Amino acid sequence: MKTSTARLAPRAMRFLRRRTRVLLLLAGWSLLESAHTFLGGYGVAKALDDGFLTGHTGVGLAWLAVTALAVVIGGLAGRGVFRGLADLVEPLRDSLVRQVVGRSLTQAVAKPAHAADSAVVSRLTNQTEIARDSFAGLVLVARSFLFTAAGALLGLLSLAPQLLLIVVPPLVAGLLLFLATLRPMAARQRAFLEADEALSTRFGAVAEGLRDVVACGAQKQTAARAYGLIEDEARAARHLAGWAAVRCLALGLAGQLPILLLLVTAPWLLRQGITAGVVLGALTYLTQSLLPALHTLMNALGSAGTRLLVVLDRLTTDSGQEPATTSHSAPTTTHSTPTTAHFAPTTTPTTPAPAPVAPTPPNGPRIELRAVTFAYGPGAQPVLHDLDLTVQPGEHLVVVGPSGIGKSTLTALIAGLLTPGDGEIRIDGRPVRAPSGPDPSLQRVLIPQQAYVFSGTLRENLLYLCPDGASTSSLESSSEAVGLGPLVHRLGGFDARIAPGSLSQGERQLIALGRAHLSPAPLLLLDEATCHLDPAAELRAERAFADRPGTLIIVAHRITSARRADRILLLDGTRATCGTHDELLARSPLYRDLAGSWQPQALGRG
Ligand SMILES: Nc1ncnc2c1ncn2[C@@H]1O[C@H](COP(=O)(O)OP(=O)(O)OP(=O)(O)O)[C@@H](O)[C@H]1O
Repeated sequence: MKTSTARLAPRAMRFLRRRTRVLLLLAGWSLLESAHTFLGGYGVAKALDDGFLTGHTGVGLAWLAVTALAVVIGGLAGRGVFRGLADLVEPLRDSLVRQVVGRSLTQAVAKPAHAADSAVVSRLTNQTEIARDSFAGLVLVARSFLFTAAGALLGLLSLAPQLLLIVVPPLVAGLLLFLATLRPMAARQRAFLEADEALSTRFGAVAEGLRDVVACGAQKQTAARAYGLIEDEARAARHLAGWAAVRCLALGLAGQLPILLLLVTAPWLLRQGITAGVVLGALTYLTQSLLPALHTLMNALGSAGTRLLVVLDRLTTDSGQEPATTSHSAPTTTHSTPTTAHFAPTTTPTTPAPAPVAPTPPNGPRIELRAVTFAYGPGAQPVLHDLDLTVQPGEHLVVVGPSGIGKSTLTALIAGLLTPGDGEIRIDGRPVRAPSGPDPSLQRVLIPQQAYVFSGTLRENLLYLCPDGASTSSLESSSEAVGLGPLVHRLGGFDARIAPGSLSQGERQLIALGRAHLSPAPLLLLDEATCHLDPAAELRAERAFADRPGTLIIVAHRITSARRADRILLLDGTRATCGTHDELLARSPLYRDLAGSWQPQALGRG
């Protein structure tokens, strides 16, 4: 906070110095506006002393009319204030927009791989608007406080100088206390924003990877880490609340103690020859002008001021370099239990493991489905009905069927994302969702059609499912095998940071395929995971998976996938048929239909 304040202060001074004329105009209007503050207490005192208390009701009413007129003039002056404010605030917004656009263009030219920084949109819209609004609010409030305080103190002085003795000491003490809270409060506010950002980053990553989290049985670890971040945010909020309480104390000291003192010392003041009208006038200054102005100032400086500082810090920090406030979200966390590391995109080990841990699963598990029935709701038609299926260890099974027949449902059941209504699914003899079974993340990986890639380095993305990490040579060979090499090169190597929004669907699928290929899980489920690749790229990726030891279940996107499989499972409503490509062609009219409609896309036999 210290650094950003120190960095921003000279820029702010330069900005204001270049606008002296606007500032003077603003001060002029404010002075006129503050006349009503002065007349507010003075008019009331005069109305009482020279009018109502001496029986001159007309004089009293005339003074009140003067006070009311001052309010109207103050209102008109307010129009001038707002015009001056626009001349001050709009150039700030323009200058921020220019800076953000200039920097992101420079960055786009210098580092094409990082060109699509989606945060730029937020900086150009939301954040510049927050900066503009907060700045406008601060100028309004600070100006209003200064001129109100000046008007009220001048009024008190002209009513009776002794009044200043009662009002000024607590006012100054309260303001000093308030100023002393600003820096720690800003630091707490920043800590709170950071904790909040860390939590939303985490939730974003979890939401994107929810399917894998459940498939890997990592709910507990994921929840535990989220609870940790929630606790951090709650702690930051408690600290912030502590400082807010100190700020209340400052407000009480500066704004409310003078009122109390005035009331307590009223008998003494009256004995000094001060009239009741003057006491009432002083009370009017304190309750109608000073206290509200203080209240607004403290609230605005405490919230809008900190917000402005934080947003300006982000807007004026190079977008290529993470602002200090978000550095915590970099993937630097380490874990004592390696088995949990791969569940979180932000925590995958970034340094290569000393020894290559190439995916060398055994032959793969045996999958058995016995009389499996599944429906999406109690009254819904079952998607799968009484399905029996055995997939042998190391077998390469392709699932085909018309759209909406239940292929994804089947993979989700095998992955343990869904539970059958009837029947059971066993992997190597164990129920899929056995609570005390081996770590599911080490057993199976499901790659869905919508591949997810998170903000981080390519290495972190690829190692997401490798609890023990992997060497660079393993990364290279898996990337080469699935056809990811050119993309790795284009992005600038495994340690290049990637912005998911800048990748095409096919590129994301390639990264997800590389991640699955590197994983040590002996069972892979690819649910149309190559649908955004062209036939040649799909062929290459499928060959890589066919060469990888383990059991492989692929929901086919093209007929070529089916032709390459050991065996094909054809889902047809509530029936299911298994066989080789030629057997199904001979036996199943539906398969012939499917093969016919797929044929134009096929490249021929893999
Ligand atoms: N979450 C869900 N809630 C209710 N019904 C669902 C849900 N998910 C899928 N379905 C329905 O279940 C049936 C099977 O869907 P599924 O996605 O498994 O089919 P699919 O063969 O994979 O389809 P596609 O080839 O189009 O991806 C469809 O009728 C689908 O509308």
